[in-house]
Amino acid sequence: MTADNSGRKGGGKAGKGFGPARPHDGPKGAFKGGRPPQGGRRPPRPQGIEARAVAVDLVAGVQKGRLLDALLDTGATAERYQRLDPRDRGLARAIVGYALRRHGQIDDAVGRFLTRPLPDDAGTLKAVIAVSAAQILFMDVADHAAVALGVELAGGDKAAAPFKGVVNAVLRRVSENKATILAEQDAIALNTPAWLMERWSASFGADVARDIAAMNAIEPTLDLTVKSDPDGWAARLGGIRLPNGSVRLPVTGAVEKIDGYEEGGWWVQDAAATLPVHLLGDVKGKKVVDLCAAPGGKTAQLAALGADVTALDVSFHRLQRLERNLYRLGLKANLVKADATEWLGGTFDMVLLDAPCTATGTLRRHPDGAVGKKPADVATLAALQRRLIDQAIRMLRPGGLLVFSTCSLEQEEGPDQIRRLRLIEAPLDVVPVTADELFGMQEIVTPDGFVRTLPSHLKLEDARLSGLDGFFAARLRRQ
Ligand SMILES: C[S@@+](CC[C@H](N)C(=O)[O-])C[C@H]1O[C@@H](n2cnc3c(N)ncnc32)[C@H](O)[C@@H]1O
Repeated sequence: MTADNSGRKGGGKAGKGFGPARPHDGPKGAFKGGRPPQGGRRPPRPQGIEARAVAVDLVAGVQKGRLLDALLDTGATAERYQRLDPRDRGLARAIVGYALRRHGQIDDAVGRFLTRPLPDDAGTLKAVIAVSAAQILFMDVADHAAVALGVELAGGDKAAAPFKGVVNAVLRRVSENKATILAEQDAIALNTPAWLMERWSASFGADVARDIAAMNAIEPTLDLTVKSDPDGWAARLGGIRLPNGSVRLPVTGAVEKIDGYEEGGWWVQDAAATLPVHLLGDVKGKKVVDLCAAPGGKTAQLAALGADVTALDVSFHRLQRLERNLYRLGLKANLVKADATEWLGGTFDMVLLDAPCTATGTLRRHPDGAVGKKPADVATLAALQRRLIDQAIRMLRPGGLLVFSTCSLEQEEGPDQIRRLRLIEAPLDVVPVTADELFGMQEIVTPDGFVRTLPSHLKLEDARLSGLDGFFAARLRRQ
């Protein structure tokens, strides 16, 4: 059975449970249609509504093409998010995580009960439904509360309010049928955009592609890069030491609360993201430019290893974040705000180009990417990477090293870039990477001597602690 979603009062001809929200349908005060009671005072907002309202704004922002990190960084929603108490902030984060990570399953579940697609011009309607369905399908939240709060949120948005009946009807149907729906769904196929699945199958084979997609469905744990003594930090924080020296913690959420944050003993960085700096070898006393540096994970590595680092980024706002991060860590770098496709600020022993990319290797950490990315982004970013590499070559002294890396799984943003350098006879030679210098991690070194990590790599006994972000890295020497 499907719900009429024309926005007509009462949801049209739908059957039982498809009518408009009724006062007795949810928590006290949830279904008053936003009308103040006699005496002019509004009823108290239902418990937990603010966390859901923030989650709706975040998901709606992502649906409009914004990046989740950017939405959480500045602006009205970020401020609202910060004002939540820590428990509600955790709840909002978890809801958004499920709504984005499982967006395909949610769309499929909801679509089963709609007579036609939801309109695009109904304000936050789609986000309200996604956020509510995420709770019903995947979270330990009472279904009736998720439905009631969803209807309340739709009612609070003028453009979505005419669809309150649809929200109520669809969410109830999803709740009633959730066991069947989940049993029938191919979660991997639904949550991974088909164009990405096709690309990954072509590059890595169908089984590996499914494995990558399966890893993307799981919220990853936290990796820390420590300034020193990884074993000591692993013991102190209850984590495990990974082969590269990262400390992996079985937690997610607010990092400021973790021991050692204030003293600046560590920073958050996926283990795979540390590898490009390792490829530079001994950087102590070397003049190194980190060309796309913010928020500074790799700059911090270079500075901690004693390099004379210039950290450059085109974004002033992101560079400010890098500055704050270095300050907390007690590390130093020369900061430059500039466009690296144009900047020429000297000659360096080493250039690290951790280029902007589609970031399809980090969907498990940034599930908004699976919602917002388009095939055309690959070509656009690959073109920018080409210009950045060409400029990076001009900054290198003869014999100097360039490490080019991206957190993309796409060929155009990895090996194809190096192939092009050979074709144009760029004055660079590949210096192949060996597993020995990468802590014996053979599975991440390609036959061509590049680094290729996948979310499905680093399988550990404890499945929750497994996985790596997908990175490509190549090392080249200036002739
Ligand atoms: C993948 S992130 C870098 C992550 C960083 N290397 C780290 O380890 O924390 C890419 C960065 O490139 C910057 N960027 C994009 N285009 C740029 C350009 N033309 N010149 C310099 N930086 C640029 C972005 O602002 C962003 O901070």
